[in-house]
Amino acid sequence: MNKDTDMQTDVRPVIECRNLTRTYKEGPATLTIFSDISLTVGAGETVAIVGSSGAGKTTLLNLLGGLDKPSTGDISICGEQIHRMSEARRARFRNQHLGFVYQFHHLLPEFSARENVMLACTLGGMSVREAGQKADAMLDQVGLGERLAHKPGELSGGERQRVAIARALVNEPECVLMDEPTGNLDEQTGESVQRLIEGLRDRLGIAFVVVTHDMSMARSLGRVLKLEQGRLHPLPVAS
Ligand SMILES: Nc1ncnc2c1ncn2[C@@H]1O[C@H](COP(=O)(O)OP(=O)(O)OP(=O)(O)O)[C@@H](O)[C@H]1O
Repeated sequence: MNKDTDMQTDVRPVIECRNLTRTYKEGPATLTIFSDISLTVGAGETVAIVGSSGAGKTTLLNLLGGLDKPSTGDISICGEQIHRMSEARRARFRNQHLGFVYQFHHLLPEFSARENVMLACTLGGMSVREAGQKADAMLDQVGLGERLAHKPGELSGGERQRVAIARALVNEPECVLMDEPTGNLDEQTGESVQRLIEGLRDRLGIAFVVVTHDMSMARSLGRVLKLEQGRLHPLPVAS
C-alpha cells in the first residue's frame, strides 16, 4: 500500500487507481498533466482534491468517472476496470455505481426537480412509478420535499445544487464524484451543501471524491490530497 495517498483503514475499497498517467499529444511534444498517481478510496470515505487552476483535478475526476481514459495505469471502481469496458457497458456501469455533481448543476431546465431526478432512474430501466417514489424520497432527504414541482429556474442556487445532489444519489451509487460542488454558492449555502454531503456519507456509506478550491471545506470533509506538478500529495491533517 502506498501510505501517502491510500486510505489508512481496512474498509472495502471503492476506488483503486494504480500508476495513472495522463498525457496529451501536442504536435511533436507530449504534455504530461500528471504521472504515476495511485489512490485508494474506501466505502464511506471522503477525499478532497485541491490544487491550483490547471493542476489536473478535473482531468483526474474524469478518469475516475470513466469520462476519459488514462494514458497508462489502471482504475478500478467497485472492483471493475472502468477504462477497459465497452462504451455501452461503461454507460450502464456509471449509471449504476457512480454519481456526478458539477459546479454548474446541469439540470434540464424544462423539467421539474422531481423529473430531473427521476430521469437518472428511468435511464437505468426503472419503471416511472418506482422512479417517482425514489425521486420523492431523495428530494425529501436533501430538504426539497416541498419543491418537487419547481423547475430549475424556479429554485435558488443552493436548491438547484441540492437537486443535482439528489440526482447523483438516487440510484444509491457506491461513489459520488463532485467537481466544485459549492463553487457557485454563497458561504452559507455552501456550508449547508457541505453538511448535506457529510450526512449522506455517514448515513449511506457512500465514498465521495470532491474537487474544490475551498480549503476549509476540504479540511472538514476528511482526507485532503493536493495535486501539484503532476503528483498527488497528502496534506497533513489540520490540528
Ligand atoms: N483535451 C486537452 N488537450 C490538451 N490539454 C488539455 C486538454 N484538456 C485539459 N488540458 C490541460 O490539462 C490541464 C489540467 O486541466 P484541468 O481542467 O484538469 O485542471 P483543473 O485543475 O481542474 O483546473 P481548474 O481548477 O481551473 O478547473 C490544463 O493545463 C489544461 O489546459
